[in-house]
Amino acid sequence: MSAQNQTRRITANDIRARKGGEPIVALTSYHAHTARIIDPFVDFLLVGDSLGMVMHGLETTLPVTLEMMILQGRAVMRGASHCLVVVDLPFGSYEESPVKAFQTAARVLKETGCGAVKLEGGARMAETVRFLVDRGVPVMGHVGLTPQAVNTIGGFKVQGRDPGGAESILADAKAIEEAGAFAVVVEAVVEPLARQITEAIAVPTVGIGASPACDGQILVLEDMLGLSPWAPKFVKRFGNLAEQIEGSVKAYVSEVRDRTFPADDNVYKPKK
Ligand SMILES: Nc1nc(=O)c2c([nH]1)NC[C@@H]1CN(c3ccc(C(=O)N[C@@H](CCC(=O)O)C(=O)O)cc3)CN21
Ligand SMILES: CC(C)C(=O)C(=O)O
Ligand SMILES: [Mg+2]
Repeated sequence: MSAQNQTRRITANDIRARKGGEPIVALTSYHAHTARIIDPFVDFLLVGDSLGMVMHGLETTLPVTLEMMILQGRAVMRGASHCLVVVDLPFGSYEESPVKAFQTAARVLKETGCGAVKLEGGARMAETVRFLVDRGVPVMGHVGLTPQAVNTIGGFKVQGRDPGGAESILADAKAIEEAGAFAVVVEAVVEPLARQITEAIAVPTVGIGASPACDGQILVLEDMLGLSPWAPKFVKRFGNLAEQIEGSVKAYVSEVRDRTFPADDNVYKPKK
């Protein structure tokens, strides 16, 4: 990190300045070694609360704790030296008041060393976003499908299909931008709404299932690698890691069973 020849890490302000330019590219990351592999190629890494579903097999993100987020945030920071690292504030750790949100965000910044936090919600969270930004916490917003509200939404459903819904999501994005967010994740909304939001706000929109009209894109790493057993409809699988893992495991099992592994190269020999 301190080596002179290393370029400085991307900041929240750098991301903000990318509005309307070359698309911002982001992936989720929960893990040091995969963070190290993807860090040189993307602009930011999100330690998403989706880790509850991806790493722990939970059905929603609601049970995810602040301790889980901090532990994986620290792991990702050890692997990443180039990207901005953004950590999701988990359900129940910030909604009740701006003060509570600041206490949570301060722990995340202190204990992980990450450069920004993300929280879900629009107009109702604007006061909190302002409170955090005024106190030195860069905040990424998240509107549209907000998975922490799965129980009030009634499922992981596309948002903004009806005009009333679209209008309120647009108002949410504007409120978060005006409150000082440096970027806004727009999740699972119809293309015209994603375009409208992107044109209406002065900070970048980062889409997930929200069309190419956004200023950038993010996906869950394990989904795009083809490791997740299921993925939302908007995911494109750029790899098939599940098949590769299965192939490697079958080869290992077969070599252990026929005693071709461990071979000479894999065995300690006594000193001559
Ligand atoms: N692995 C993973 N990938 C994600 O993208 C992701 C998570 N987990 N967990 C948190 C949220 C939840 N997300 C989701 C989850 C499911 C759908 C989904 O299955 N949607 C249906 C449409 C359902 C409907 O409209 O009724 C789809 O077919 O895409 C969408 C987003 C996105 N996030
Ligand atoms: C899908 C992204 C935007 C997220 O919030 C997460 O991974 O938790
Ligand atoms: Mg999340």
